[in-house]
Amino acid sequence: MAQNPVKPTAEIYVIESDEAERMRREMNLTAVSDLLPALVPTAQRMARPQISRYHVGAVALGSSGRIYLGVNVEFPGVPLHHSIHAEQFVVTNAALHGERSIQFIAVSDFPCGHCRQFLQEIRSASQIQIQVTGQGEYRPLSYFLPNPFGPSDLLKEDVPLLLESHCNYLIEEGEKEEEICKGLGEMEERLRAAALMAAREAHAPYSGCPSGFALADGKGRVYAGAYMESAAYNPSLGPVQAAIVAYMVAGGSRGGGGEGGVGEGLVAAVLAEKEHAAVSQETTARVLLAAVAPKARFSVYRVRSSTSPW
Ligand SMILES: O=c1ccn([C@H]2C[C@H](O)[C@@H](CO)O2)c(=O)[nH]1
Ligand SMILES: [Zn+2]
Repeated sequence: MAQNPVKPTAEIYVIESDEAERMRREMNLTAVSDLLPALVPTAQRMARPQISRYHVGAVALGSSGRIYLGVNVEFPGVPLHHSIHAEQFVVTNAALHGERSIQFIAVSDFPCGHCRQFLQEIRSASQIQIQVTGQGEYRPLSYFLPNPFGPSDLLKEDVPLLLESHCNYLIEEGEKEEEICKGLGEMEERLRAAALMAAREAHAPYSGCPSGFALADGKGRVYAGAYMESAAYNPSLGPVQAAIVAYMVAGGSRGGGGEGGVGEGLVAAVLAEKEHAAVSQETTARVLLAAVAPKARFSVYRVRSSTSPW
C-alpha cells in the first residue's frame, strides 16, 4: 500500500493549499498533483460501503490548491441508484468549499461510465487529468470518455456549469410565509434558510428545478447541500446525497470505516424546492431520509421562482 501521510483516524476530507504544499515538500515531490495518489488509501478507509464492502477513494486538486477527498457511500434499505460514488463525493466536496475548477483527480479504480459522465458537467471537463492508482500516469478525461455527450449538447455556452457560481432566483413567499414561520422553531428556521441557500446554488439547468437539502444533528449543527444535474439525467446527484456529503465532510458522521450507518446522529431535515416543481425531489428525499435517519423530522419548504422555464 502507498505511504499514508495523513493519520488514519483523522477523517480529513479537505487539505488546505499551504498544508498540501508542505506535504509535497516533505515527500520530495515535484508537483502537488503527485501527492494525490498517495492520499487515495486514506480516502478509501473513510468510505461507507455498507452493502458492497468495496471501498472506493477519490482525491482531487482544485485550482485554489486545496485537496479534496471523496469516498463511496451506500444506503442499506433503498435501491442502489441512491449510492454516492467517490468521484461524485469529491466533486460535491469541492463545490461545498466554493472550488471553481478541478484539474487533477486520483482514484482507486477506473471511474465507471456514470462518473465519467457526471464529470462532464465541469467546464473544460475533457482536460481534467485522471490517474487510477497503480495504473500509470495522469490521462485526460477525454481518454476515459471520448466523444462525450455533455452540457454543450443541451445548453447555451453562457449557462453556468458545475462548480461555477450559480444564483437561482428563488424567493420566499412574503407575508404569507412570515405567518407560517411564526409557528416554526428556531431549528426549523435555520434548516429552511440553509436549504434555500443551497437551492440557490444548485446546478439544475436541464430541469429548471433547483433544490437544496439541510440536515440537523442533535447538537443543533446544520449541514446543507445542493442538487446537481447531469446532461445525461440519470447520473445527477440528489440534494439529500449532497447534504450527506456536507455532513460527512464536516465530521458529523463518524465511526464508519464501512460499518456504521451514516446518518445516526441526524434529527431533522428540510428540502427547499420550487412549488409545483416539474422535477420534484420530495418523494425520493423522503424515502432516502427514512432509510438514513429514520427518526429525523422532515419538512418541505416550497419557494417561488420567477425565471422558471416551467
Ligand atoms: O466509479 C465508481 C464505481 C463504483 N463506485 C462505488 C459505487 C458502489 O458503492 C461500489 C460498488 O459499485 O463502488 C464508485 O464509487 N465509483
Ligand atoms: Zn462511478
